[in-house]
Amino acid sequence: MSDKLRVGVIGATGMVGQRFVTLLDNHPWFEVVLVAASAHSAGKTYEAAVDGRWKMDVPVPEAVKQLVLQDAANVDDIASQVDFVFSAISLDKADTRKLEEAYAKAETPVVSNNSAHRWTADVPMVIPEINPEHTDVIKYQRERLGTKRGFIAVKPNCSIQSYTPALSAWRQFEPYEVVATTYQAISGAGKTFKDWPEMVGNVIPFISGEEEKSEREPLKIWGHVDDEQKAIVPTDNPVITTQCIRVPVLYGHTAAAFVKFHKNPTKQELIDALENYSGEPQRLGLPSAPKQFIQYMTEDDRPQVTQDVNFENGMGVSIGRLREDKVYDWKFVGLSHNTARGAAGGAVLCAELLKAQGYITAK
Ligand SMILES: NC(=O)C1=CN([C@@H]2O[C@H](COP(=O)(O)OP(=O)(O)OC[C@H]3O[C@@H](n4cnc5c(N)ncnc54)[C@H](OP(=O)(O)O)[C@@H]3O)[C@@H](O)[C@H]2O)C=CC1
Ligand SMILES: N[C@@H](CC(=O)OP(=O)(O)O)C(=O)O
Repeated sequence: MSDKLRVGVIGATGMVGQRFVTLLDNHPWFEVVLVAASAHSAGKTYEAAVDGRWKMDVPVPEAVKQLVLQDAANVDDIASQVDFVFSAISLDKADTRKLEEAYAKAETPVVSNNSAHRWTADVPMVIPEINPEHTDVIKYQRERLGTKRGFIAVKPNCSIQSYTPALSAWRQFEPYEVVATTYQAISGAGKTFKDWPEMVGNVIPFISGEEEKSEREPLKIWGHVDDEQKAIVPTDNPVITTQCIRVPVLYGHTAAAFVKFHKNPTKQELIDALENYSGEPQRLGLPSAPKQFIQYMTEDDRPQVTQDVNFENGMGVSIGRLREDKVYDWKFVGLSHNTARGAAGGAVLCAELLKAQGYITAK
């Protein structure tokens, strides 16, 4: 029998769910033993349910083809078959919060892509290289939920991952004001060009709720666990303002950002800070960790989506065009893979961290 942890993927048929089952194929620590989605898909084999809507560029993994989809609402039944679940469901926020909490209360840890619990004060929102210590708050969440092993952890929004890693590497220089415009791929909306032909040759200057998330979520990531409040308290700086724009790209969110710093870093200091930035995933050698979290590209026309989005299997972030600015101190361009680092890959890395820290174990 395999000694891997038994994993359920909830929302397995969607864009992010498909990325999960693909990334978890032959994972050294985790094995997908169960897939679940809406009642509408329940009872079909995974292969049949994704027929005609498989969006990955590799085939459906053999190991999941014949798994029969469960109805995600059957929480106790599913919880009895797995050690933890990844959540990639698309439901309204209140229902998502309820469902994810039901799994946690059924003593089944949930690592979620969904934004529903990102602002629950005792739920850690983790980019493993940046704030691995936020998982300390899980003890308070378990106290509130009355669980021994169940809890919820989330990964943040995909677009922030094109500029937040650089700003994290530069925290020592005290950035205090940031302007970022993001150019976001259509897969962020769960779509391909086949599903969304209106996006061919088009730009849409609105993504519902995205600017609020892009401005707020980094502040929770840079916050701290407060033992009196039993919660994560966000920081209030730097102030971030954003515009989020949908562009005709399949995978890869790009950001053009401007930053003011209290300290006056040189260009070389900023580049060194990017290239030397690494964290727990690299120290622990987690299976999905990129060796180089952030690469700095010196060519004037990089990073480019078609050439750079898959840097470190889509788990690394590419930064370029760092230069002084007339109004702000420095400006730069960042690129990250929105469904790898920005969604399923980020959640898998988070689960690896949680296992290494002892929060996710075999039942
Ligand atoms: N796409 C991306 O890049 C990113 C997405 N996210 C978030 O991840 C989540 C999934 O996104 P995405 O994969 O794009 O969405 P999709 O619309 O492609 O997939 C949604 C999934 O949710 C399932 N689902 C729908 N209704 C229910 C229900 N009532 N009960 C159980 N399961 C249900 C669907 O199952 P069925 O097939 O049966 O309908 C499907 O598996 C969303 O919360 C999204 O905001 C986060 C970061 C990035
Ligand atoms: N809204 C993002 C994807 C997404 O689902 O974000 P979130 O995880 O914050 O809901 C996009 O369309 O590119």
